[in-house]
Amino acid sequence: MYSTAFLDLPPLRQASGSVQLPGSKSISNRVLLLAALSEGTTEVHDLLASDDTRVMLDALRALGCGVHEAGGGVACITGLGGRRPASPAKLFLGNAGTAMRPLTAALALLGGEYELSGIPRMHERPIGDLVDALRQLGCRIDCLGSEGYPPLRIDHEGGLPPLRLDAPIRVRGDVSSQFLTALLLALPLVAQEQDVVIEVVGALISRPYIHITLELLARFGIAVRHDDWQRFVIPAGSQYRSPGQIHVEADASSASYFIAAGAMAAGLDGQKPLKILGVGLDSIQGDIRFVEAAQAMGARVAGGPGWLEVGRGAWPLKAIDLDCNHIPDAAMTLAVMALYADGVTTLRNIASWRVKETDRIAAMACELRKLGATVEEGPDWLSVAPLPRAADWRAASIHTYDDHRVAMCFSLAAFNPAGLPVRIEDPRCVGKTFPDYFEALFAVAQTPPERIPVICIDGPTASGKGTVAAQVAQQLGYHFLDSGAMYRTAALAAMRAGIAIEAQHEPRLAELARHLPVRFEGGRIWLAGDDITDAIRTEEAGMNASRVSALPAVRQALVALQLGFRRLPGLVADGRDMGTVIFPAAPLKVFLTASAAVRAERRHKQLISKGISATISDLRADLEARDARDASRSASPLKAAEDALLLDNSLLTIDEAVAQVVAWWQARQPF
Ligand SMILES: Nc1ncnc2c1ncn2[C@@H]1O[C@H](COP(=O)(O)OP(=O)(O)O)[C@@H](O)[C@H]1O
Ligand SMILES: Nc1ccn([C@@H]2O[C@H](COP(=O)(O)OP(=O)(O)O)[C@@H](O)[C@H]2O)c(=O)n1
Repeated sequence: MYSTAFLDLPPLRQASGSVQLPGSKSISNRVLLLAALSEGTTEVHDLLASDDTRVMLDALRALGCGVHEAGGGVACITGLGGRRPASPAKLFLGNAGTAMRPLTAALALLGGEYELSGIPRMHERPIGDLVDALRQLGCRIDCLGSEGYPPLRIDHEGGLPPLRLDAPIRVRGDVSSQFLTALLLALPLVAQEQDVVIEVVGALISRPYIHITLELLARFGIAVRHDDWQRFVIPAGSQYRSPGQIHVEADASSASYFIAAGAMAAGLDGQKPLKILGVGLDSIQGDIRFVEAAQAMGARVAGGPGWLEVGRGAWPLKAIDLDCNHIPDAAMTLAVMALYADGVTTLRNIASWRVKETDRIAAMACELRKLGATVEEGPDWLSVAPLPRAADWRAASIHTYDDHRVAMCFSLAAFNPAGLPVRIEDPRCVGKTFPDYFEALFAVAQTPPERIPVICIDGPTASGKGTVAAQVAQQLGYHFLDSGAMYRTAALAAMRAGIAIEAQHEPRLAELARHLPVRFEGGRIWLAGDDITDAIRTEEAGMNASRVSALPAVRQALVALQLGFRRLPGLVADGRDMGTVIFPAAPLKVFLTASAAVRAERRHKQLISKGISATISDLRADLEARDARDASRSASPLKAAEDALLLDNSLLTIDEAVAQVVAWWQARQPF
């Protein structure tokens, strides 16, 4: 997951390969609650690991359920099975509507004393209709802030009050179907002696989500009947029965971004279409019908159980005018696809967007306009005019409103024909449903290497290149290439193979370097099966690296390995010749220096802190010798590229040096 302040997506051109989607949030949290209400242990597979499931798991733990996270997306939940939950309890539910609503209903029907709260946005999301329905039954629930909004307090300290179950429970269905879902999930708790009937007031929106709820209730032994989605009957004698094991389907809404990417950029130039795994045409989720909308816009889609394949069909995409009531979440993706269409696209019946993580109609309109689009909005509709010519597009910094779907659907603007990057602010918000969304996108999206930004930081030894480069990479979410580590590794491999580092052995050393079995993984460096991270950091290894790096054939042998680090979304490369030889067209080159005295002192501190003894005068002599060799060698000598910016950081702190490089980078961005 990217936890950077923003993530710049370079312009993307194609999509291919396959992507495995994470489990559905709606299904994950429903399954967790049902397992928590059942007797016995339920093994939940393919559970989504996200902010919303995290708060649900924490809440279940606090309520006294057994929660064992076995790793690999498996959680074992031992349910209450008729026991009273731990009380009193305070539950923090973040911004997870799928936890707040059903837990409110279940706890109101179980007795005890609870406070349920969330982040500030959760306290702006209405829950009054559910609270009213529960109050009708006789439950005592207070809104602690504004009436009709969380935080809530359930006050059944003295036990559950007598419930009025004879009359049908009436709940509005036209604001959010989550209220009805909450009641359907919880009311079997009290459907013992008699049937419990729920009547929906007003037209039911997001019916597909109710379909998921009913399917999952059936998996847990509760057979709800309904008359045309307006009247639901939970039969007397209902009892939650754990299915033992249950698999969570991948999120069909998450599939929409890849279906869109496929429709826009897959199957081109004879390439195969984009394959999407984890959800297929047999899905129980309503958002799978996004496939039909994408097809209407021109996508070529094939699929089967648990898989889809998508490629570009019509291009430009075809504009549509669609009632989106059946695909409320995935429909946001259509709003961005509309930028690539042949006319104005109108999305209707999307009033529920206004009460989601943010006011999504307003948010989408505002951010689409930043890209250059002409957008109109109404209380429950949005219409988007396309950007047919490259010149119509603008580079934009997309505000994401702590809304995962805004972040994910705007990533699709990176396929723009103008070759403009797109900045996604607060990319971490995708953690709600798809923590590794951007990683998944980068694994299937392609772009010519020259479009992937590289920041080069070259300079003499101990100037702080590695330290600064690694931190710049971290701030921008970019990959990091420590090219010196490659020379150090090549030198170590030579020593281990018994090859002296001398010009006469140049062909053998180059051969060794060309096939170096080196892996960079999670901050560690492996040579074949050996962790050499520390072994290559000694001063001796540095000297040997300097010697082996003077051999032109060795340098040549390591070029391909270094170029391979230029991957989406970008790279920060540190070394001696990053800007002069390896990435000569890099958009930012920095030559980082510090005086020899300062560098010797820094290296001394660094070695002492690692428990390696050294004297400053020896170190200074060594580094000056290394500087001299690096600067005077014929192959790629150490020198600043002509277009490099010079940064002498003798008097700067690390943070100041990093801030300067990031500021230079930002100044060159179009946002
Ligand atoms: N601006 C700075 N001020 C103080 N110390 C620094 C600064 N930059 C780097 N250092 C320290 O100097 C040491 C050498 O830095 P390093 O990144 O290993 O250099 P290089 O990669 O150029 O050889 C590290 O211990 C680092 O923490
Ligand atoms: N791009 C690069 C990186 C390192 N090198 C060589 O590899 C040696 C070790 O690199 P490094 O960056 O790990 O070394 P330090 O700067 O940490 O001493 C340097 O002394 C250089 O001679 C190079 O020639 N070209």
